[in-house]
Amino acid sequence: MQQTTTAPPLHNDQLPQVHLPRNAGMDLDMDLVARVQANTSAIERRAATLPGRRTVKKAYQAAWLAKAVTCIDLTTLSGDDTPGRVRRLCAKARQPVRADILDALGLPAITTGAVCVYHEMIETAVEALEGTGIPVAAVSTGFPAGLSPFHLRVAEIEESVKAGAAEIDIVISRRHVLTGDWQALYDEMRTFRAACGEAHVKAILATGELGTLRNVARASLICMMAGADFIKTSTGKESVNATLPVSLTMLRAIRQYEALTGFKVGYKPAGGISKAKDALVYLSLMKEELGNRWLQPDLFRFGASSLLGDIERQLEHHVTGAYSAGYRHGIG
Ligand SMILES: O=C[C@H](O)COP(=O)(O)O
Repeated sequence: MQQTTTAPPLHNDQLPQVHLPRNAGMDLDMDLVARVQANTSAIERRAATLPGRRTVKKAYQAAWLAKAVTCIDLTTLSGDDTPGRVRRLCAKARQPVRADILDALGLPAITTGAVCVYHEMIETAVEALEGTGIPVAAVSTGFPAGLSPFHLRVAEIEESVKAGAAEIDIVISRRHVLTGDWQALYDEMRTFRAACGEAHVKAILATGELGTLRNVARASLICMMAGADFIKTSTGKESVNATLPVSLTMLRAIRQYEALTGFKVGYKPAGGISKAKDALVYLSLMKEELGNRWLQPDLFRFGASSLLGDIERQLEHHVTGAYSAGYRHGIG
């Protein structure tokens, strides 16, 4: 893989743009599904060496970290979410990094890619983000298990779109994958896609519950065929969430789908991504596997509730040369 010694500059025109043509989807091609392979050992070997092959050089890390911030779906998905917490989260989304730190680093003002909440918090988030262009994403379809009655899962999508969500993160029925019922998975995703209307749809595969990388590859392909605009690893609630082997598998499915159809489908690793250095590894992976186009927030997002805090601390460190007292003591 080609080594890069310069990081792309962060321009204002690289800030969130979510109004791409939607993935139109295609008919379910069972021959294609049958041909899906996942060479587990090769994928795992490559994933194991990725952190060591980061293309990011120290001098450019701040720009890459700011880039990562623009790709975060800043998330709160807790049973004790309140309008107050969501408003505070939206304030962070509007100004995720202190202006003086960005100034010192010569970086432009940035926002996060989106804010991601449960249905009940959509209206609060839409109001708090008014005029910013930051979209509200809602998790849906009986998130996280996706086991509520099908008509209610479809109705939930419609309600969330009506409430103002511009992006809908649906969860697939894992049992369709585990029983090899690819037609059922395709039909489910097709119905969810239709219910989203103009809203973008991210298909959460819950890869930690799919058993094998081949299942991950097949489920990725089928969700894209059925019109998913993004494929997303996890809800953040499974016992295993985003991993590098799963990411490689999904990214190669995205590459294959683009080669087949010309449609660029986005990728969202989610769950347990909380360190700045992990964000850099993911950005490197996107650049290496899919190219610079997939470093933009309309094609790449981190689903993360605590990643921003660590990136802020790292950026502060780049400017001041020191971590805050809270960070040094593990409480920042
Ligand atoms: O989709 C986003 C995930 O639920 C966030 O997971 P996290 O809280 O582990 O960052």
